[in-house]
Amino acid sequence: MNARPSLTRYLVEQQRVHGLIPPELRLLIEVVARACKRIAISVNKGALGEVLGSAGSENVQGEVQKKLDIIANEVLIDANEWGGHLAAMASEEMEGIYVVPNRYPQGEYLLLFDPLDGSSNIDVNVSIGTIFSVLRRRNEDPTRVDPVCVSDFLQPGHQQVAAGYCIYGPQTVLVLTVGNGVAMFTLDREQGSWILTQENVRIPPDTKEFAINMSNMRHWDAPVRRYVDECLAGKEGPRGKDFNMRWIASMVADVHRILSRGGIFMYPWDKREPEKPGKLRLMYEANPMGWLVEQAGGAATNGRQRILDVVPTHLHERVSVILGSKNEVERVTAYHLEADAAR
Ligand SMILES: O=P(O)(O)OC[C@H]1O[C@](O)(COP(=O)(O)O)[C@@H](O)[C@@H]1O
Ligand SMILES: [Mg+2]
Ligand SMILES: [Mg+2]
Repeated sequence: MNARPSLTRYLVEQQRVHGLIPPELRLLIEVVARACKRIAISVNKGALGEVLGSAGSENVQGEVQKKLDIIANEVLIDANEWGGHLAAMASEEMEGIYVVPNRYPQGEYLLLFDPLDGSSNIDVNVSIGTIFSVLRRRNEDPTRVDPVCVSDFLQPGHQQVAAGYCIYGPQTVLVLTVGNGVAMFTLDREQGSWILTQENVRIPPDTKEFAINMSNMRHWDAPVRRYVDECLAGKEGPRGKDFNMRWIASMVADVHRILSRGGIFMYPWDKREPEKPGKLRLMYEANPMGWLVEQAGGAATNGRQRILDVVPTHLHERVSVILGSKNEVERVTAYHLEADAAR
């Protein structure tokens, strides 16, 4: 018998012992975890399952969809639509929201996901993932009967009730928060279950490792350049220490490294498309990752403001992202605020 608790037991404890989650939310998380297991099976099959390559279509963001983007999206919808816990879902891969059809029981939760994060890494066998976030439909008026709509989703990240990701890497690991720290569960393929392998995940406040796509350097704003220049100057520079750099191009994998050993991750606003606040999506990527990082003792800002306090105005809103080891994130944020003050 495995002495470590399973995801189910962990969730039951969060529900019964800590009173942190209602039973409906526990069951909803279990369904998402089951869907991730199915996605992991497709990912692992690779060329054998004919799941690699482009699907020949584009999503609402104008990005070419990979077959696995579509498969993962369908798996998440199929698994969740009849569970009875959800009112609607929203996905990076769908233009509008997916309201649970009324032939199925309705619930009060809203599920948001990036079904397949790191799509450019699918065909080269590098770690990819699924990111998810759960909100509750605000319903102050118990007599309200109007159908769920996009505005129900437009809540700031601090109102999330659960968030996590699953990384499909050398190990398949589900990382979760329900507001009581961060826990990691490794998929035991022989048993078919998620086993708790790390609890109370903590990100060290200082780091010597930064992650940013350096090819965009010429497009960055001055505060980001200043921070990275100082890192690159190493021992001889103002930071007085050498830094290391990593960029996997799967946010899931970069964040997983930061939760495992610290670091800072940046996908900042840049001059290529100045009207866009950033590349990453607020509600499918930045909010769930931001909450996980904060729950592990780190910080997450858009350079000026805590990400979890950004109030979305539309479903596919983008945001500049700086997250990870607290002291480094605070430094980059301070550089932005100093530059603003000097303007
Ligand atoms: O290729 P770039 O510009 O470095 O962007 C990499 C970033 O884009 C993303 O892949 C976006 O995610 P999707 O694959 O879900 O579109 C992030 O995971 C990653 O951090
Ligand atoms: Mg993504
Ligand atoms: Mg994606």
